[in-house]
Amino acid sequence: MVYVYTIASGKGGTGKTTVTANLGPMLAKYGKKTCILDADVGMANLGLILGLENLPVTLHEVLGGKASVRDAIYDGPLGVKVVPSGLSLQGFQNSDPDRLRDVMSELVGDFDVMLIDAPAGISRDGIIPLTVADGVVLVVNPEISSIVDALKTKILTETVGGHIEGAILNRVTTNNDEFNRAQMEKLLGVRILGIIPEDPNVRRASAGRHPIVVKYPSSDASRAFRRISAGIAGIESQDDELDRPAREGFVDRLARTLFRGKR
Ligand SMILES: Nc1ncnc2c1ncn2[C@@H]1O[C@H](COP(=O)(O)OP(=O)(O)OP(=O)(O)O)[C@@H](O)[C@H]1O
Repeated sequence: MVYVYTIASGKGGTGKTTVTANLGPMLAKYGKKTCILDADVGMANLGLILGLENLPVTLHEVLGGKASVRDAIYDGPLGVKVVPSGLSLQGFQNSDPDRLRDVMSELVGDFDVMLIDAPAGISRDGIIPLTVADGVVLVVNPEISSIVDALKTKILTETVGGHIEGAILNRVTTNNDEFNRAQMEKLLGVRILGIIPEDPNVRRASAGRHPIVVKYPSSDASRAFRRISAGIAGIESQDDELDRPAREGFVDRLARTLFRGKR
């Protein structure tokens, strides 16, 4: 039985594509039949960072009713299957986001896990991926705007009948020592599935059209991606936790401001 995760955030640029492009290959390596799908049809770059370019058929043609999704599935790293979106504005304009439901029902029998890279924001093409998922994973950066947007996305997901699986904290630096897992769980009201450090190798790997777990497997971010993937795959991780020390401060103050009188 397939389990569909939608990787979402609210705010743009938090690392949804990076998370999708790294968890997907690792889940495949850990024995799960995995497909990753770029539903960010307006600003697609999943294919780009996986080295899949100039493709004859993409999700654009599928959502435009011109092709079957089976013709838009490509081989990615470590055995993951990839359904990229195209880069053209025309293709985006011709895409009907409602067709995503049909795409999903066509693929459910073929995979154990599907990861959908969702667009930022609350447009129609952003909301549908929240409704087709079994679980939505929020990708959050340790900064106020990202946390607030993640909370909005959580509320939106629940409003449309979706389920929040948890959150991944991305781009955590040693300067974020005012933040820790327990405080973030309390603030967001969701389980933290993992913490990924700020790591310059992420960008370096993407520039070379590879996920970091393939290009720099011993980097800190790769260890974090393996831990999270192992958790999802239900296997024991060989990688250490990259958590940060607990300290009272900014997150508690923010929680008080956001939930004044409600907690
Ligand atoms: N852990 C990290 N360390 C360093 N850089 C990172 C990390 N995660 C993501 N980045 C960089 O941040 C930028 C945005 O990441 P990404 O494209 O994955 O975000 P996104 O949420 O998918 O963006 P969009 O909303 O535009 O689709 C990229 O340049 C990526 O290389």
